[in-house]
Amino acid sequence: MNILVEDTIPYGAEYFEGLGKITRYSWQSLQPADLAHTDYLVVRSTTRVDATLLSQARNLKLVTTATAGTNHLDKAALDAAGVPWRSAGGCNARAVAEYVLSALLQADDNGHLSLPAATVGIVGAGHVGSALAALLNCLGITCKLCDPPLAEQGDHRALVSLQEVLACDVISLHVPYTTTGSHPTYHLLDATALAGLSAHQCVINACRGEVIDEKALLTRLNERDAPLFITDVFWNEPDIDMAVTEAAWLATPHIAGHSLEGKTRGTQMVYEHVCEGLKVTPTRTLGDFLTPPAPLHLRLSDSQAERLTLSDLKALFFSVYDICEDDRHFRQAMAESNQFAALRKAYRVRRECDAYTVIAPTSLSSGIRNQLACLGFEVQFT
Ligand SMILES: NC(=O)c1ccc[n+]([C@@H]2O[C@H](COP(=O)([O-])OP(=O)(O)OC[C@H]3O[C@@H](n4cnc5c(N)ncnc54)[C@H](O)[C@@H]3O)[C@@H](O)[C@H]2O)c1
Ligand SMILES: O=C(O)[C@H](O)[C@H](O)COP(=O)(O)O
Repeated sequence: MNILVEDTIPYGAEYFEGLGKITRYSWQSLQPADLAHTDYLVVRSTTRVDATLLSQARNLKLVTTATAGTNHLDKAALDAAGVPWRSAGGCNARAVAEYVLSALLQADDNGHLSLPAATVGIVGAGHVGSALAALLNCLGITCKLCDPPLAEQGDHRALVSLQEVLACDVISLHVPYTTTGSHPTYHLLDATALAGLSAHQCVINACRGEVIDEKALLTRLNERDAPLFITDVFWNEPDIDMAVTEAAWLATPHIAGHSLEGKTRGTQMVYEHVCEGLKVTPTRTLGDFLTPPAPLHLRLSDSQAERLTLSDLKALFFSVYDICEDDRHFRQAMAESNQFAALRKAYRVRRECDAYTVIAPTSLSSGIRNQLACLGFEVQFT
């Protein structure tokens, strides 16, 4: 079996070893001829799989992507070639949720909003939207979820309209990029929607750049009463318009989902897809590759309080993930070299809350203990 695995896939060689002849390819180099004898193709979102790439594939049994998004897969071309495809939905949901929480905590810290009083509107209540709502619920932050496709399928949650979400203090976008179907997301936030927002609101885009009309966004962000804008994604990546970064309060190079756990879960899922195709029982797990990071020592202003104070929460959470570090590095690196794709490939190691053990004083209240557990931390006492 010939298995072609993109070199951006962490532990790709280790996971697939023994399943066949494994070839790692650079996302920039894949050519139609490379697929002539390939049985399984394993990609991430930087490899576009279209009719041209598939034109010489004779034996291809599956294309699987270690990402949640699938807009880099031309489904019509895959269907026409009779090649099934799969994706790793949910692998990085927690990473994106932590990215958004870090953004919100920073917005509060910098006086842009009062997080405890804010209502967060979440567009797209799938893996990421649900993980974000769960994280915010741990902190008692009010959320509203909008997801017309799920509403039509009878989702049991109280889903609201896009109009209702657009009236929230924060609007966080977590939809796939689609241009067809009953609820296409291309330019979901268009000039009209953007015009309706005020300077007291904050828009976060950690899904796909194409979901916002970027031209209209740039005009709106340069107006006096513009909403605060935080973005991880851009139209036309990797050739992005740096004017968007300049107009955004925080900007990062499409790394919201790039925690070590998020990316490795993606590898785990594509490995399982290939095993299923080969009718082989998967034997490898995340624990074979990931070791726990050094524990965090919890310093609290009041360990007996029933809930973490906002400043204690910020200190703890920023030691796990501080979006401002990524924003600073992105702006500096783009000014020096303008290498968006290379910057993403070389992204630092970032861990999720549930990788960490928190060392806490024995006097810790049960309320804070529960809150830490809800955030995903393992708690140990000194
Ligand atoms: N920045 C990153 O690193 C990063 C990481 C993960 C995912 N993403 C992006 O976020 C998207 C969502 O990820 P996910 O794992 O939650 O996917 P998902 O498929 O689990 O959830 C997406 C949800 O959006 C809903 N939706 C579709 N069209 C909609 C519309 N017009 N209005 C409101 N809701 C709509 C769907 O019904 C679904 O429930 C991905 O497709 C990907 O493009 C980005
Ligand atoms: O769709 C996803 O899962 C994310 O956007 C993911 O972070 C994309 O990562 P990439 O494959 O571009 O490294």
